[in-house]
Order: sequence, then C-alpha cells, then structure tokens
Amino acid sequence: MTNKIIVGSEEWCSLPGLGIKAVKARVDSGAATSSIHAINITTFKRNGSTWVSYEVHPIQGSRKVTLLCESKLIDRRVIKSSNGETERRYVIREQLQLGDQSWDVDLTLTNRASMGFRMLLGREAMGQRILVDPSVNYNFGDYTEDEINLLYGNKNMPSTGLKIGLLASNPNLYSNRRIMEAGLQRGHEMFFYNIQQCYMKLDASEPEVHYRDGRILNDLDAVIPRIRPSMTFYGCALTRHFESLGVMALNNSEAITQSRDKLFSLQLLQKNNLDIPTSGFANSPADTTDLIDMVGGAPLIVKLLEGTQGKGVVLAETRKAAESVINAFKSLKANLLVQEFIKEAQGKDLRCFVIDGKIVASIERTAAPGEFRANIHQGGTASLVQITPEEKKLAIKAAKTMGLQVAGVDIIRSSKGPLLLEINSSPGLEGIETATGIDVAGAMIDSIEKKLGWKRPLPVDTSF
Ligand SMILES: Nc1ncnc2c1ncn2[C@@H]1O[C@H](COP(=O)(O)OP(=O)(O)OP(=O)(O)O)[C@@H](O)[C@H]1O
Ligand SMILES: [Mg+2]
Ligand SMILES: [Mg+2]
Repeated sequence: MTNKIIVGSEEWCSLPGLGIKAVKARVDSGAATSSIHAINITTFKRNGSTWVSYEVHPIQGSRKVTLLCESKLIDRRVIKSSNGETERRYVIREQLQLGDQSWDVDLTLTNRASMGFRMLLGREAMGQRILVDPSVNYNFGDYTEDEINLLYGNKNMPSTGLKIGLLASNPNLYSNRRIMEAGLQRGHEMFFYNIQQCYMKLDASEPEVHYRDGRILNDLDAVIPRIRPSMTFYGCALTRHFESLGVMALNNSEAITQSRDKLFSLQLLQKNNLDIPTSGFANSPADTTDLIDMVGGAPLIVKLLEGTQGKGVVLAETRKAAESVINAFKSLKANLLVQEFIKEAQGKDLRCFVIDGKIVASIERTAAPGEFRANIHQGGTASLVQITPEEKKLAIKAAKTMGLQVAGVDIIRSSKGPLLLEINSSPGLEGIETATGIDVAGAMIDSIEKKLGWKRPLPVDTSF
C-alpha cells in the first residue's frame, strides 16, 4: 500500500506562505525545476540575508489580482527554457499545499505570462510524494471563475500596469524585443503595432486610431515610436495622432520630425552654440571649388542627407576626389553636406544614450581597420568608455535642444574638443546594452512611468 498522492496533469494548488490561495499548475515530470509566474523581481537585504520581492498574478490570463510577495533567496540558477533560451533565475523555497498534504518546494521566479499556466510543478518538487496520472485533471477539486474571484476577494480591482504601444516595423529587431520585454518585466501591458497597419480618423470631436482589422486603439497610456527612416513621414503623423488623443509619446512627434531633418538639426545645434564640424550644405552648386574651400579643402567628408548606417558617407582624400564625389551626387540631384574631416578621431566616435537629461550609457565605437566610419553596420565595434564632463554636458544639451526625451547623441573627439555628429531619435539598443550591460530598455520604460506619475500599486491584503 503506497501513501503517495495521485495527481493529474493539471492541478489547483496553494502556496499559503505567499497568500496564493489557488493557482493552477501544470504537472510536468519531464521538467526538473518548478517555477511560478513573477514580475517586478528585485532583491533586498533583511537581517543579513538576501531576500527577493516580486509580484504574482495568480489568475491565469488575468492581471486583476496582484499579490506582492517576499521570499528568502535560496539560490540563483541558469535555466534552459522550452524554447532553448537560457535565463538566470532566482530560486525561492515555499510551502506547497495539494489537497491535505503540504511540503516545501523550490520554485524559480520567471515571467510566465505567455505560458499556459502560472505555475509549473517539476519532478524535483514531487520528491517521493507524488504519482502522476496524466489521464486525469483536478484530483483535488476545481474552481469556477466566480469561486476564484471570491477567493481573492476581487471586486473590480484595477489592472496594475500601464498600457504601452510600441510603434515600429519589425518585432524581431533586438531593440524592439528588448523594449517589449522591459515593459512586461515591469508589469505593464505591452502591444506591438506595425506602423503601416495603423490608420487614423481625423475628426474634431472624436479622433481615433484604428489597427489592421478595424480594432480601435483607444485605451493606451503611452506609445514608443521607433520609426525607421523610410517611415518618418507616416510614423510621425501617427505619433501626432496619438498625442492628440492624449496619449504620451516617448519621443514626441515634433522632436522626431525635427531630428529627422539633418540640415535643420545642425542649424539648430549651431544656433544654440553646440559645436559641430565645420559643414557646408548644397543641392547643385555651380562652384564646387568654393564649396570645398568653405570647409577647409581636402581631405573632407561628403554625406548624402538621406543616408543612414554609414551608407552615403564618403571620405574624399584629395581635392580631385572631392570634386568627383560632389559632382556625382549633384548629378543624382541629391542634397549633400560637406564636412571637415576629423582625422585625429582615428575612426572612433562616441554614442551617448540620453534619457530625460541624463546619460544612461555611453560607448565608444571604433571603425574596422582601413575604415573611417565607426558605424556598427560598417563593421565597427563597441567598447566601454569614460566620457569627459565636457562631452557629458554637450550630449545632454544636444538632446535638450532637440526636445528629445530619448536620444542617441553621436560625438567625435577632435583637436578642438568634442563635436556633435548627429542626434538620433530612435537609437539602437543592441550595441550599447551588449557593451555596457546596462538595462537601457528598462530606463526607457522608467521614463514613461515617471512622466505619467505612475506608481507601483499597493499589494492587496494577502492574509487568509
Ligand atoms: N566629419 C567627420 N570626420 C570624421 N569621421 C566622420 C565625420 N563624419 C562622420 N564620420 C564617421 O562616419 C560615421 C557615419 O557618419 P554619420 O553618423 O554622419 O552618418 P550615418 O551614420 O550614415 O547617419 P545615421 O547615423 O543617421 O545613420 C560616423 O559614425 C563617424 O565615425
Ligand atoms: Mg551615425
Ligand atoms: Mg542619424
């Protein structure tokens, strides 16, 4: 006669020490470790030990009930999840109750929002106590939705997070994935909207944004526009429309529009006494010689205004080369910019990531051998850098002048001191997060929380 308890493949269990009165668990003897859905996970010290605080939404697919939990930290473990990705997780030990039996189990904390169950019960937690009968479910009873709501004393509790829309084109880009992830980790609802699939109703009394199949996007708290250069015109119009609906935009449409006009940006910076390399603009100058003289002769840099990622930036080493490049661009009827070549920078530039007037991270980019452009897309590499107070001031002032809450400010170190190269309103996250290890995406979400005066909601009463 065995005294093991028989459990099905899905069971309701409870974690009395955490105030989790009922949570539906997937019983999976194929998994070694157990986990529970947790967000906003942070560690803290109590009586000399490390503890972890986190929020749990115990009800599957719902964020109505939020429990603020604290547990002593037992371990940190690297877990390989079912999609093959590895994740570093905190491990806690809590009492598990199944039917009338209870015992201590180790649980890893992870965001299981996208999974079918808020909890996974793996074989280590089963010990010698359990026999799994996969043909059955809810051997210890089932709950209806009403019973669950009653159990948690849930009377229209407000949802905890903000609703944030990411306006972009490619959900698989590193930067976009990180922004979504950072928002979810902080307990917000994140929505990815493809800019091209949004359309707008212009109406004095009832403006609207619709998405794809006619769904009306009317309850967002904030949007994060990440507009690729080719979508500037439409993306800025969309952002402006959200603003007219009272939705906060990180960055606002006016600042983005302005920063995308390179000539205007450089003029604005100059006007505010921010140093840039000596530059000349032209469309189809008759006098190429004078244009070259204007910036001090060769070697010089010629830039196509429409270029990005270093494409369309040419170094002309001699006057002859400069003349041919300028004439070639002229025949294409392209707007161009000529600029003194900062040779002493030796193929390096700085990228400072500014949020709300503070530098959150900076890197130095170094061009590949034989190349003068430091762009990562041109084979440049990113490394950690200590920036000077003067560079810091320049970057912060540049972002402020451009009206950008979030900005990637590019600076080149010249013999005359730091000079601004350009200011980006949708700076990429991959190079800078990888090189510095700083959670830049998280800092962007923090900025929205601050601007909206959003505070983490108080936990509900967790006593039984
Ligand atoms: N005046 C200059 N002197 C020396 N090097 C320069 C100069 N201007 C640009 N560079 C190098 O070329 C790179 C690309 O130039 P820039 O940032 O102006 O254009 P871009 O990267 O194509 O534009 P975007 O960043 O908008 O995509 C810079 O990162 C820098 O390393
Ligand atoms: Mg650049
Ligand atoms: Mg740029």
